[in-house]
Parts: sequence; C-alpha cells; structure tokens
Amino acid sequence: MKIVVDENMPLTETLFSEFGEIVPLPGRTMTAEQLADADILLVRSVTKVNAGLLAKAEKLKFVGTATIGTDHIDKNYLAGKGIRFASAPGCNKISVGEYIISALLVMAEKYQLSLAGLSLGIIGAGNTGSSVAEKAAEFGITVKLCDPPKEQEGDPRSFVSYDEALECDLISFHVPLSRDGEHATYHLLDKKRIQSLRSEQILLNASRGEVWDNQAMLLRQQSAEPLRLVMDVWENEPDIQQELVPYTDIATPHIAGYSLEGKYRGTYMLYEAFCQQFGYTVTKQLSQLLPVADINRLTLTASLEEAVLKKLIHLVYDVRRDDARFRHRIGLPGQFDEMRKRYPERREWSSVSVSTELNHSVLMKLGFSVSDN
Ligand SMILES: NC(=O)C1=CN([C@@H]2O[C@H](COP(=O)(O)OP(=O)(O)OC[C@H]3O[C@@H](n4cnc5c(N)ncnc54)[C@H](O)[C@@H]3O)[C@@H](O)[C@H]2O)C=CC1
Ligand SMILES: O=C(O)C(=O)[C@H](O)COP(=O)(O)O
Repeated sequence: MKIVVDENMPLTETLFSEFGEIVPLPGRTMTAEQLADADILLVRSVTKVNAGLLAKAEKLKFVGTATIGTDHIDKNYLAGKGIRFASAPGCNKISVGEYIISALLVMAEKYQLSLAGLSLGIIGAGNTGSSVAEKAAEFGITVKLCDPPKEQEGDPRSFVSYDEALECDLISFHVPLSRDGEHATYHLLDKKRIQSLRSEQILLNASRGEVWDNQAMLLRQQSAEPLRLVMDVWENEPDIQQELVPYTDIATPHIAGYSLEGKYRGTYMLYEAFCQQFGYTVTKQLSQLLPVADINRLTLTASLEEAVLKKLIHLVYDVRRDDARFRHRIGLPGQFDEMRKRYPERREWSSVSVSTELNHSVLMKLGFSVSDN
C-alpha cells in the first residue's frame, strides 16, 4: 500500500509502516498527481481534501486528519466515493487548555489583574472549551459557557446566550469553523460586536481565524479604544493580515494545540481508527512512544496561590516564548508555516511530576502528575 502523509506529522513511520510504504509530502502543496496511486492519505489542517485534490486518487480507501478541526475536508465527497474517514477529536484539547491558561496568566500580569473573581465566557463548550473551563475554574474564575447546539441537545451543564458571554471580562472562542446552518461560526465575532465590546475586555481566539472578522478587528485596534487580544489563529493563514500583529498582546502561529502529546495523540488516533476500520490489531501503545520530558520532576514547597501556580505553569510552557518568535519572524516570507514546521518540543503539564506535601487536588485537576514528598 502507498501511504501518503504530511511531512510534518510525527510517528507515521512508527505507526503505519507495517501497512505499506510511507511517502511524506509537504501538506500545503500536495497535488492530485501525487495522490494518483495512494491507498491511504494522512493530512493536517493545511491540506484541503476535496474533489480537486482527489480527482486522480482511484485507489484511495482511507483519509485521516490528525486534527480536531475538519473544515479542510470535504466529508460529503469522501462519503460519496466510499472513502473511509477519521479525524482526531480531542487529541490536542489539553494543549489548547494549557495555551489559554498560560495566556491568561500573562494578561493578568500585564494588566495587573487577579484572575480569581473574573468572568470567562467560553464560546463553544466542546473538547477544547471544556478543557479551558475546567482549568480556569481552579483559578477562581467564574466560567460561563455558551454553546447553543449543546444546549439544544440537552447537555446538562448550564449555558448562557452569546450576548451574555460577550459581557464577560475574558472571552475565549472554541468553535469549529462552519459557514452554513443555524449555528454558522464564520465571522461569529462580526464588526458590530467587535465595535460594541469594552476596551478592558480580553479576547482570545484559538479556534479558527475566520471566526473573527480580522479586518473589523484591525479597525477597532486602530481606534482610540483597542481591545486586549490573544490570537493564535488568523484569517487566511498563512497569508495573514500582518498589520494586526502589533495591535495584539499575544500573537502566535496556530500552535495552541502543538504540544508533543497533542501531536502524537493525533497520529495515534488515526492509527487506532485505521486498524479498527480495516480489521487490524492495535499492537502499539502511545504511552510507550512518548519520550521523558527534559524537566520531569520537581518539588513544590510554597502554597498554591496564583503567583506560584504561574511560576510552575510557565516553567513547563510559557506562551511568551511563542509570541516572541512570532513577532520576530512574521515579516519574513514563508515564516508562518516555517514556525509551525520547526516548532520546538513543547510538553504538557502532565509530563512533570510535582512532589509536594501540600494539598494535591488543584495540581491534579490542572493535570500535573503529583507525588507525595
Ligand atoms: N489553535 C489550535 O491549535 C487548535 C484549534 N482547534 C479548533 O478549535 C475548534 C474546536 O475544537 P473542539 O473544542 O475540540 O471541538 P468540539 O467539536 O469538541 O467543540 C466545539 C463546540 O462548539 C459548539 N458550537 C458550534 N457552533 C457554535 C456556535 N455558533 N456558538 C457556540 N458554540 C458552537 C459545538 O456545539 C461544540 O460543542 C476545532 O474545530 C478547531 O477548528 C482545535 C484544536 C487546536
Ligand atoms: O487540531 C486542530 O484542529 C488544529 O488546529 C491543529 O492543532 C492544527 O495543526 P496542523 O494540522 O495545522 O498542524
């Protein structure tokens, strides 16, 4: 079998080489010719999988995307052609949660706020939104969830309207990109809403760039009352509106989900789905594939107030490192994709075992591994 994979996807050789020959290709520029004799195609978010790309792929039987989002895949086309499909729901939700908490801690310091007592509106309470919500609650933040589809399905959690969520001190977007239907999210944050927000509100987007109207956002940021912004995703990646970058507090190149664990889980979930759909036995375990982290053990003696948690969290992952790299390089051609391709190894909080005699529960709820002193 010929297995075409995005060259930036880890573990493909380890997990898929038993099924055939692995052919790594740049995801952004894959062509119909390159897929003509492919049996399996494994992509990331940068490959638009549609009738055009698959026009010559007569043998193709499985497409997998190692991502949560599926807006780059024409699933109807795949179904019509009898090509099986899998994505990786939730694979990097922890990574996105950790990115948002790191960003909130940085913003709190910059604007001299205590997170405890602030309100956080979460737009989209699925995998990533819930990951953020659970962590934020441990900081004493009052979380308000907005998710009309889940509310209509009878999800037992309590929800607020979009307008109420937009009243919060902090507002974080975690919706899929959709252009049609009752709950379409394209420009969910539109010009009118952007103009009506208060300048002290903090907005974060780690979902898809097109969920915010970036042009309208630029106009607001150039006004006398700009908003406080954290942007991981942008309209029209990789050719983003660079004028917006100086008007953001934190800016990164779509890497919120880029923990090593998140990336590994993505490929592993495709391996499991492929085995299940084609009758193979799963013989490899993800836990045996993850390397030990550079810093994997430390001792905590101070009590768990916000400043201490911040030190601990930023020892493992500090979003300012990604922000600095982004601001330094974004003006150079091709750098948006290059920064993603050469992203340094980033580990999740669970990679560190914290030894402490203090109350463990907050650390455990945040996802650290904890051991008694
Ligand atoms: N920046 C990054 O690195 C990453 C970005 N993402 C993006 O984040 C999106 C969300 O990921 P998950 O939370 O895992 O997806 P999910 O499918 O688990 O949750 C999305 C939630 O949004 C809700 N929703 C849909 N339309 C809505 C609307 N109009 N208003 C409010 N809620 C609405 C859905 O009901 C669902 O509960 C993905 O589709 C992907 O595009 C995901 C992972 C990493
Ligand atoms: O999972 C998703 O959805 C994401 O947005 C990914 O984290 C994006 O990563 P790439 O697939 O673009 O490498």
